[in-house]
Amino acid sequence: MSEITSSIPLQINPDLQEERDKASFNVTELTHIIYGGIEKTKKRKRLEKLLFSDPFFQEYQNVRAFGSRSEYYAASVKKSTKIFKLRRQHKWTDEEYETVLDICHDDLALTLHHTMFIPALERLATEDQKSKWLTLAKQYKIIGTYAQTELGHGTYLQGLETTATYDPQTREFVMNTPTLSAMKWWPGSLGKSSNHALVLATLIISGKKYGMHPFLVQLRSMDDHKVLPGVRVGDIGAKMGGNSVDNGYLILDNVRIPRNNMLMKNAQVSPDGKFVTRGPSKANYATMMLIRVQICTMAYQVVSSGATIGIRYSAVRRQSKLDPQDREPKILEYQTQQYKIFPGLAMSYAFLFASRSLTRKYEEAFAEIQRGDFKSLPELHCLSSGLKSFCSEHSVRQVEIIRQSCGGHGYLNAAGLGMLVNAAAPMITVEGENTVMYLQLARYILKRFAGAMSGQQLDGSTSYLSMDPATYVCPVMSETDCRNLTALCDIYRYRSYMTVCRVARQVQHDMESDMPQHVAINKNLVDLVRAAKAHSYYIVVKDFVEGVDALVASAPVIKVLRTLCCFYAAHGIAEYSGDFLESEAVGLHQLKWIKNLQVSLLGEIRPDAVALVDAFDYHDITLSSALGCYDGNAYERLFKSTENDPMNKEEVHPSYYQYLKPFMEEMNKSKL
Ligand SMILES: CCCCCCCCCC/C=C\CCCCCCCC(=O)SCCNC(=O)CCNC(=O)[C@H](O)C(C)(C)COP(=O)(O)OP(=O)(O)OC[C@H]1O[C@@H](n2cnc3c(N)ncnc32)[C@H](O)[C@@H]1OP(=O)(O)O
Ligand SMILES: Cc1cc2nc3c(=O)[nH]c(=O)nc-3n(C[C@H](O)[C@H](O)[C@H](O)COP(=O)(O)OP(=O)(O)OC[C@H]3O[C@@H](n4cnc5c(N)ncnc54)[C@H](O)[C@@H]3O)c2cc1C
Repeated sequence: MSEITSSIPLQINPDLQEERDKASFNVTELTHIIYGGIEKTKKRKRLEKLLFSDPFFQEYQNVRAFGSRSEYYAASVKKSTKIFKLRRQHKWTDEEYETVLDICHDDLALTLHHTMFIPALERLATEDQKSKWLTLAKQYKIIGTYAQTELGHGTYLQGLETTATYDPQTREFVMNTPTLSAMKWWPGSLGKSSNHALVLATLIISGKKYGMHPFLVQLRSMDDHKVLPGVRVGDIGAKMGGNSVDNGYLILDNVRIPRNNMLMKNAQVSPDGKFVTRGPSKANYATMMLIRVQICTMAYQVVSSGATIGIRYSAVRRQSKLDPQDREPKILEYQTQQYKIFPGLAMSYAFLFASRSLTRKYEEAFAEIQRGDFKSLPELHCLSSGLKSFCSEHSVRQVEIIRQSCGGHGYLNAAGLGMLVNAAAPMITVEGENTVMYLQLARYILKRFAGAMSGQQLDGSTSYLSMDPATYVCPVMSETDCRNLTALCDIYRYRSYMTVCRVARQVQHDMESDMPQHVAINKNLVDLVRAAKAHSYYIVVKDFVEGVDALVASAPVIKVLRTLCCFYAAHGIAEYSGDFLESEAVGLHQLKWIKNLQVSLLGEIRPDAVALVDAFDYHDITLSSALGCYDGNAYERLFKSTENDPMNKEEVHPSYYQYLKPFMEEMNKSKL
């Protein structure tokens, strides 16, 4: 009788325990740093316990893995409503609620209600409008979404075709979708969940267009959720990932809404049809900026959960031989495996510090904006556009590398990595497609560079553009200098300066050769994106270095973070060595030293790798991975996961009777 069972051992896999025993630092201390202090860690743990003591959350994993699209959506609606009810029951603060959403991560069907609808009302509505709709939205008496993108246009907001025409007779706006390409297409939670939508439409008064403005439109009856007259709405179909969310389409046919349903914080239409604006023309773009900032934090969560799965699995998976006399090693021993996974580990900490710094800047600027001071808006728009693109691009790419590093098992849904990659992939597209957002940053950098050239003193993230490049000497003079974080940061800064300088001069040269500006820009788009990427890389390295320098922590924690920071910076230089050489930020000698350092740091990180991912402290249900579970019993959990597979429900699958049996009978009867 076989002894193979699918029960999960109670003890931690000894291979993983061995890793934990040899950590050089206190994991709990680092966890507190990551979550912002001991109280916050405790609170998060309490919330996790409360949520996950409900068996629904375990069952939900099965529906997610094996349910149909419709079942998954339904379970996710249930999950959303459960969380909403718990919020009310326990009177969670906004911060506690955000923590719960982090714990439950990406796949709430009603996600847009809290990620965009409520923040948009907060940013775009007047106080009066807030007291009505924000209150209703926060109490879930209305469920809404943010409907901006259309079938024909997502990026180019000036191209949006949905119209809101003011009718002064009735004091209403008439909402219309004039063409096929004008239909709203993509908004999350629109297809089936929302009864209201914040529709971004071109305002028209007396035949004149006044740009894009937000209008609150009721879509479904509050009694029976039936679609209201003049509204056509539905789901846009299955996607690569995120299938619990009903991204939808919306067609409006002469739908009339009261004048007061235009959110009028930034611009007003008076009853007699007069248009007045307040603040800069891009004030209505405020919600997008918030989400761009949040995407940087999501990118941290994505890459850190990927690294957790990859490293824990690599510490329990044994394969092949290193020492012919010894047993098969953990795959984590292979330098190539470390080379695949440790960049994701270092990136996690880099993005933690970068997203923290960006969030702080956003909060400061938002407070200023609330007071009517918009001076930090351009800098923040460009910083958030660049970092949103950089963090999403790098995290998604890195998690896919980690998935590959887990061999065959990484390809199973039960590994959690494929789902993570597919769920995270849209970060590259949403809230501004990455290339387009990099170009927003590039445009800003070019202007600032031109300012510096004409003697302006720059401040903020681009202040280094006023440096004198003639004074640059590569600060790495010896192999030991390579470990100097400030020196590494200077190298990034100079690479960025030179990349910006080169493209700025090229654009200027092209324009001076009588090329129209738009032709000159398009001819240099690739280099403009390169410049934006170089600048973003510099900012991330700088935030990491400054973040570690400012930490108040024990010596072992600081030491391990400095090692990671050094590896992150050295790895980037080695990976993009062509750019660093071309810009003469490093010479061949320095590059060789930095590459040596990059590889030797793999060995230094190795003993702490498991502890460094343990510090992220992800709950097993949040990670949703048989390979990355805290106890390291990956094989048992993989086998256990097959129990829930509907394919294994019957010993003989119905398709046998329907197709295979008759086919076999036919084959057996055949004379050929
Ligand atoms: C264990 C844990 C596991 C965790 C797993 C987590 C998994 C997470 C997965 C998450 C996946 C997905 C996330 C889900 C959330 C989805 C929400 C998505 C919602 C949306 O996508 S909403 C739609 C967003 N749409 C956009 O972003 C459109 C992008 N386009 C634009 O923003 C603009 O069109 C533009 C490209 C910026 C151009 O604007 P415009 O045409 O108006 O340009 P102009 O040339 O007239 O003006 C440019 C001028 O304006 C300045 N400017 C532009 N934008 C702003 C701004 N926001 N603020 C301030 N200033 C702005 C610009 O700088 C120019 O200034 P200048 O003239 O140069 O001085
Ligand atoms: C999962 C998901 C959820 C979403 N949720 C919402 C939502 O809730 N609400 C909402 O309103 N929208 C939502 N969207 C839409 C999303 O915001 C848009 O898809 C996004 O802004 C990109 O726009 P696009 O699709 O028009 O891309 P396009 O602009 O068509 O991009 C296609 C290509 O064209 C290039 N390109 C376009 N313009 C330029 C340019 N000026 N310069 C150089 N290259 C250019 C891009 O780089 C890209 O390579 C969602 C999308 C997804 C995938």
